[in-house]
Amino acid sequence: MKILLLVVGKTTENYFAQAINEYHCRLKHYISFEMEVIPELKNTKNLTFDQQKEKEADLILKYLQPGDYTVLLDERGKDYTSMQFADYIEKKMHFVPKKLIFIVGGPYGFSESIYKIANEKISLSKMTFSHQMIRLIFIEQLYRAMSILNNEPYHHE
Ligand SMILES: C[S@@+](CC[C@H](N)C(=O)[O-])C[C@H]1O[C@@H](n2cnc3c(N)ncnc32)[C@H](O)[C@@H]1O
Repeated sequence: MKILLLVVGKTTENYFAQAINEYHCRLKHYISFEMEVIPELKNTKNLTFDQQKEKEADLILKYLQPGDYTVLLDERGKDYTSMQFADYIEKKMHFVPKKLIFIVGGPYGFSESIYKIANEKISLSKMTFSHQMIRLIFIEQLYRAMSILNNEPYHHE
């Protein structure tokens, strides 16, 4: 199984990009993982938030193939402890044949059309993070999950 993190807009802050890169490199040791960046929308001044979300949805849908298992990162999704998330990833490894895709929404979240097609929603906290910051939090949790599954001394419980 491959894991893809789909995000809207390039990581603009260098300190996030560096940390994301660090965990990305560490993850390669354990699993096939990629982060794909959907280019940010241009000329959005005259668009409502809903119109922007719909346009982002059209771009997101282009990355999805039949058979992919899609999980939205969403503050209103199901929450897990790090141990439970490790267990979740292990189960998905047995159950998802090709690609497990986690999707981060744009600055205004997801459109209804994306909620409709997603298989599930996961929350990384009840609080809301920026669409730039959540990618780092997710990738660190994925690395933590892989270290738990491989009995590495990274997570202490
Ligand atoms: C700034 S938030 C969007 C906030 C809000 N839902 C809205 O509609 O304006 C941008 C994206 O970051 C991700 N995100 C932010 N906080 C999160 C959390 N606690 N758990 C999971 N994903 C989160 C989600 O993918 C969200 O769509």
